[in-house]
Amino acid sequence: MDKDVRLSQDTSHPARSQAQETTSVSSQSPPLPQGGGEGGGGGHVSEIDPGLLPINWPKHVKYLVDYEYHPSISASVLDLVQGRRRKLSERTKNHATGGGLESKKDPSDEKKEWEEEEDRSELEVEYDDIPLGHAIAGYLPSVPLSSRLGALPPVSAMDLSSSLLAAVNLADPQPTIAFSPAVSAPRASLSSPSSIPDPSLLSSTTSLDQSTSLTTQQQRPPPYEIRLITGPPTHPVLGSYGLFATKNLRPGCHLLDYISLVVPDEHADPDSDHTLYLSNDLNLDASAHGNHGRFVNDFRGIRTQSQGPNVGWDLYRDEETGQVRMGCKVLKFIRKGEEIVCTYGKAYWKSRGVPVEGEEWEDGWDTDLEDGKDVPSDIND
Ligand SMILES: C[S@@+](CC[C@H](N)C(=O)[O-])C[C@H]1O[C@@H](n2cnc3c(N)ncnc32)[C@H](O)[C@@H]1O
Repeated sequence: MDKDVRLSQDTSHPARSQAQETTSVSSQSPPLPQGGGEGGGGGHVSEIDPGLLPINWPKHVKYLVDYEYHPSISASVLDLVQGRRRKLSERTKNHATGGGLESKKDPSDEKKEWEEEEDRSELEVEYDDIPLGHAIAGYLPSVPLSSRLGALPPVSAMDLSSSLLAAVNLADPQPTIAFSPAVSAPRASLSSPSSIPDPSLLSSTTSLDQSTSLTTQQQRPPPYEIRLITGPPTHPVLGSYGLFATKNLRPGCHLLDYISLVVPDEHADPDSDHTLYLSNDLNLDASAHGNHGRFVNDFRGIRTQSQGPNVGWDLYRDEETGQVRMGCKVLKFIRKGEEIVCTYGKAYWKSRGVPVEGEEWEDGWDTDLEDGKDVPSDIND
């Protein structure tokens, strides 16, 4: 499990305990602007006609689903991986022909050295040679735009990982995968802070899943939803948002991927509140472009130190596509209604002057992942 998740912005962290009272996110928001996209400009959403946005589509829902289902997202990740492969093969060629400075070292030795020196996983190293600039990391079903706007395609036609299916399978033996229609924003809003959901639009009592069903009646919601946290008063992020289980979840399930921009350190926004460490000098920043993953709070003040987080972030490779993604894995039995929380890491809190007890990663935190662990009696899948 990746223990070195770091997020970056100042925050207060009253160390308090236990909180689950919440209010679901609103669908009450002004209609989205129709039209007005740049179109064809090479941006991440330029090929999608903003005029196709459903009327009354809540602004925050647009924001959330937009990047999850944008066709360029997985391509970008693939580009990263391919970029690295290309560079490695160039090195190999140089080595073979005896040309260039790089040829003094065998590329596979070099790769090994990086891993040993920095104790980094092979998957982290995979990102080393991506071209600088922004790319998007994430995962999305690769279905044609037309089918996303019309009838739902059969599950088999969607590029969904089996682990996600497993998560959905928990509560439903014959699941229809949650599927949101493709929507888009004018390109300008993708690169401006205005694409961040306006908290004032996220304040009433309708859940995100209900609002997405405005246009996709057949869809099953994913096993989690974003909720506004209104209590109990001890909750450390009252008035802000969190991710909550809408079904009982078992340890070992892959819940979702962290979808965001991949940002090199030198381009990282120091004020971003939604940055996750990816590898070496790369960060996943979901402050402007992200999915549900950006709403996962730190467990401190919500669960005890010995309970720890109930999910963890870790890189994994999708065997089908070869993509490397940041996945969220369930560590504990999570009951329907429970908040889904991870650890941001001690460094995160230290940098904010918040004392944090215990180890970076406590021994008991992932023991529910062990084979043969009894299912708690109140979990009836
Ligand atoms: C990735 S966001 C989490 C989602 C956030 N609550 C929201 O509504 O956007 C990270 C920010 O949430 C807040 N946060 C998350 N967990 C917290 C905790 N246990 N105690 C205090 N603040 C927390 C901090 O402000 C942190 O910088």
